[in-house]
Amino acid sequence: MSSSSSLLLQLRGCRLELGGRQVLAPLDLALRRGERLALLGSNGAGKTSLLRLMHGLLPAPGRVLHVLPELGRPPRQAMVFQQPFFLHLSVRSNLRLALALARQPWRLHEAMLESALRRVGLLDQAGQLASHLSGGQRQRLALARAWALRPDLLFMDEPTAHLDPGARREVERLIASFAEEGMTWVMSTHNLGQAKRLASRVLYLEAGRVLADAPVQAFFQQPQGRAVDQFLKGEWL
Ligand SMILES: Nc1ncnc2c1ncn2[C@@H]1O[C@H](COP(=O)(O)OP(=O)(O)OP(=O)(O)O)[C@@H](O)[C@H]1O
Repeated sequence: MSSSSSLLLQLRGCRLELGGRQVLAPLDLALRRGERLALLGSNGAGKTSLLRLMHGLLPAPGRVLHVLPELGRPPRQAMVFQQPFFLHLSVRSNLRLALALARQPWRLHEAMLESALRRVGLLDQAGQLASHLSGGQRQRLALARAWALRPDLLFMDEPTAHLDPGARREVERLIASFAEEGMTWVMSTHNLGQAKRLASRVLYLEAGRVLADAPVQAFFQQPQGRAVDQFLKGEWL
């Protein structure tokens, strides 16, 4: 098997119950290196829960992170949340804190945060309060915070929700360029165009069940069953 198809993460019969009710029905999923997986589904379908479970933030017996043969270690992971949290500190201090929490050697912090800010086009804002950034800049800072740790596997929960078209395009460009660098990602989105533009594979959830899991072209061009077809036509009730 080539390194581009190395297995990174597997869910084997993973299910999730929260507050006494089933949020995710038992599911099997294999994620390979280089995949760009979009999670689609209506509100409450379970996309965020699945992302959190895949990232290891929710208990999931059956979740297996594979050692990458070429690296000799499991993939490094990071997650970008829909509404990223920053302290009332400068952009630079927020990043430095993230590096410290991730136990990065302090002598590398300055170089790491500078390259991360440059990577997302925020170097000029390094001294600004994070709370003074625009929505698009905050999302780019969240991506910088993740990218600084050089994750092999990045989880993103609706990273462009609430952004205007210009800011969305900038964030999309970054996400596309991360993939070109070899990063594997999983992203939830309500934006079908975004899934078409960025993803290589689409997984459709409804009420905690996977109803479709297909390469992006097949997902949008071939029938995927009545529920998915209705969702794609905007007729889902
Ligand atoms: N901590 C919790 N306790 C109980 N139920 C929860 C909890 N977190 C999520 N849920 C429920 O799990 C279901 C899936 O929620 P989830 O946020 O994963 O959906 P989603 O597809 O990401 O929705 P959206 O598109 O609105 O973000 C919902 O019915 C939600 O109410």
